[in-house]
Order: sequence, then structure tokens, then C-alpha cells
Amino acid sequence: MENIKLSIDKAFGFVSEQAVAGYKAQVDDANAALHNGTGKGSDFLGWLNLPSSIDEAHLQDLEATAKILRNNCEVVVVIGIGGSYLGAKAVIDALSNSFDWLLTERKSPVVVYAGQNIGEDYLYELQELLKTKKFGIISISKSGTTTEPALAFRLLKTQLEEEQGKAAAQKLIIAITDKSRGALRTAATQEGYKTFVIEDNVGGRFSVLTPVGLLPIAVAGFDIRKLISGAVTMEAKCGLETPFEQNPAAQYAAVRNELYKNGKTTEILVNFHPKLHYIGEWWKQLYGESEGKENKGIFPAAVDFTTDLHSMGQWIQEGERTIFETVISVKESNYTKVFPHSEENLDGLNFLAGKRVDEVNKMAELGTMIAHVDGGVPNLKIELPVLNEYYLGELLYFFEKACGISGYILGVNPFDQPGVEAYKKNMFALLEKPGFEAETKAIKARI
Ligand SMILES: O=P(O)(O)OC[C@H]1O[C@H](O)[C@H](O)[C@@H](O)[C@@H]1O
Repeated sequence: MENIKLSIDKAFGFVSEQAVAGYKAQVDDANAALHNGTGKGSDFLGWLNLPSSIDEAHLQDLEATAKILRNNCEVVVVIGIGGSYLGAKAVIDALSNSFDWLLTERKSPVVVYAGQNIGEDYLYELQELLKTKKFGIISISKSGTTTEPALAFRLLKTQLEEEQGKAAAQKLIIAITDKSRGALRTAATQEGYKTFVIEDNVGGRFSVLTPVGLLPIAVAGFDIRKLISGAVTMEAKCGLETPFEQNPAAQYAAVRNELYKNGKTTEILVNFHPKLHYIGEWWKQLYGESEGKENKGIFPAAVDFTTDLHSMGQWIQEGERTIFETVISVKESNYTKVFPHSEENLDGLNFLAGKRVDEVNKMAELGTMIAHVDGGVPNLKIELPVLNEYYLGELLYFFEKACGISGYILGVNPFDQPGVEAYKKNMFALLEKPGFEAETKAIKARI
């Protein structure tokens, strides 16, 4: 069976193969530190052996819960922010019909999201729409105290209870949170919601293969067993037994650190498949929060090609030479669409007649890679044989493992995010949250 494949040879005009190979000892140490729990943040390594440790009872519980929502809801609102929604959205978008919400003969509820912003119009419009739909809620927050999802949950819980009555609403709300701490846990216990636990040792951005990602993905009708099975394959392939040269996570971690050392301070994750946009968003959180600290870290950016070649393409081709690209390429499309011949040939496109759309896309991909490498942009490539649950599972775990190794090579703790607290403190001070009196006074004096 094929696996996702990493190619790093198009970086070698910019950094030497020898220099990348020279990371072997460091990478092996980093990988060992992860597996032995001897590195920074070692109390957050629950994701490391997670795929292979998921048991049948847990899967059945997830599937049974998903079934209740699938049978009773036209719309399921996933409430969460950051790691508490990006993984689910990335996988669901990657696997869904591009026009999912317009499909009339539905087999699965439409999954929508809330609590990932504080948009008043967004929440108003969502609530208006939900007045006409049978809906359920999956409320996700590891800490159980994050403002954005808490706010959305209060609004939507109230709406559901008013529309359905408290007893019926209770059956349509699932909470995924800490086992004992936080306001969401308190509410779940008090109201008797079905809950799933996010273990202490799994950070939000590494939680896609916990119920945080798995339940919404199952609700959307996708096969979480295949997703996990792909992740299990990658867990073995990126494990301690695999030598540096054959370990994709080790190779990716090594080459991106060497590129960084040589002034490539921004990594752009590229896709040529519109369904992968949110894989880029998930990846940005994973690498941004893991590596961006102590005044260092590659800045993670993402683009959708060919769309963004007509906007960001100029900058990438000729702007500051501090970037490299990591291209996610999907080898085989799921469907076939062939360009027809035209007698008039008014658009001059007869040279494409008989070719598949994907062949044009692939030539765009190849042409872009050559142009960008020529223009001074190192290119890495990750190829998925096809877009399905299994290879997405491989991809997600590959990125997680590489992130852990890469963060250790950089010398940071890849599993904390102290920097995100600063805005929260200011927001609470400005909103005069009880307990923030001194901060309120201090910040008001500054504005
Ligand atoms: O799941 P929660 O505790 O609500 O956290 C949601 C997100 O917000 C936080 O501020 C962190 O920066 C993220 O790492 C986290 O994924």
C-alpha cells in the first residue's frame, strides 16, 4: 500500500544535502526525547502514541454518539476555537462535497462552526438560520473557559432549550472538555450532557485524533476508523525504529530547520486542491503556536493555488527571498472531467481537448514549482496518493510528529503557548471582568 511521500530534493539548491544529513544526531535525540518523555513540555505528549492506543469501546462510543446527532439534526454546530475546531474543519472540508450545503438529498447533517470568532453578525445570522432547522451542539473547549466558545455556547444552548425544552436539548448537546476542570465541565455535570474527555496530556493543537476531531468528523459522515488507521501507519513510520533517512517526520524537521538557519524564516504551505484550505489553517496553528516563541520560529503561512497565484504569486516569485514552500500535492483526483473539443475554438483552448482538468492542474503545479525554485524559493513536497480519510490520517500525524521534533531542534518547548494570554488579559481588563480591577485601571490609563 502506498503512503504519503515527502520529497525534499528541491531544497538542495539552497541548502546542501550534506547539511540536512548532518541533523541525524540532533533529530534522533529529539525523537528519543519525545518517546522517553525527557524533553521540554513532556507532560503534553499524549498525542504521541494516541493513534495506536484508541480502543474499540471508545470508537463505538463516538460512533453511537455521532449517530444520535445524525439521526436527530439537520445542522450540528461545532463550538470551539483554535485546536478545538480547526482539525475537525480541516478534515470535514477536505472530504466533503465542495457544495455540501446546497445538496438537497443529504445523508449527513450540515456541520457549521461557532465560537471561533466574536462576530455579532455571524452569530445573529447563525441563530436566525437555526430557527428553521433541527440542530444539535458539540461544545468543545479543553480549558472550558475560553471566552469565544463560551459566549457562543451560552447563546445557542439558550436557543435550543427555548425551542425544544430543556429535556430534549440536553440530549442534543455534547460537551468535550477537561475531565474535571472548567466551566464547560461544570455545566455538563449540572445539565447531564453526554461528555467526552480531552486528556490533560494532549494540547489543543494536537487533539484532532481525540473526540475533539473524531466526533464532528463522524457526525459529518466520514470514516474515523480509516482516519485513525492512516495515523497508526504514520505513527510507526515516524517512530524510533525508523532510521533518520527513511523517517519523513525526521527529514521534514531537519530540512526546515536548515532552511531557517539559512534565512528562510517563512514557510508557506501550498495546496493545489481547494478542499485543503483548512488543512493550511490547522497546520498554521500547529506550527505557529509550537515554534513561535523566545523570539524565534519559522512564520507559517498558507496559500491556495492556483487561486492565490493570481494574488500572492507575484510576491512569492519576486519578493523578499526569505521564504520556502511546502506543497501538498494530491496525486489522483476522485473524479474525472475531460475538456471537450470545440469546432469554433473561440477560446483557443482546443490544445486541451481530451485532457483531464487534473492534468492541467498538475502542469500548473509543476510549472509553479520550477518557476519558484528558479526564483529562489526552495520547495518541499508532500504527496497524497488520493484525498481520503486514510491519507489525511497519515498527513495529520506526520505533521504532528515533525512538529514535536522540529520544535526540539529549535530549542523551544513546542507544547506550550504562553504568548496567547496577553490579548486575553487586556480584553478582560477592558471588559472589566471581576478579578481584573487593577489591570482595568492600568489599561484605561493608557487609552
Ligand atoms: O480548547 P480551549 O481551551 O477552549 O482552547 C482553544 C484554543 O485557544 C487558546 O487560547 C490556545 O491558544 C489554543 O491553543 C487553543 O486551542
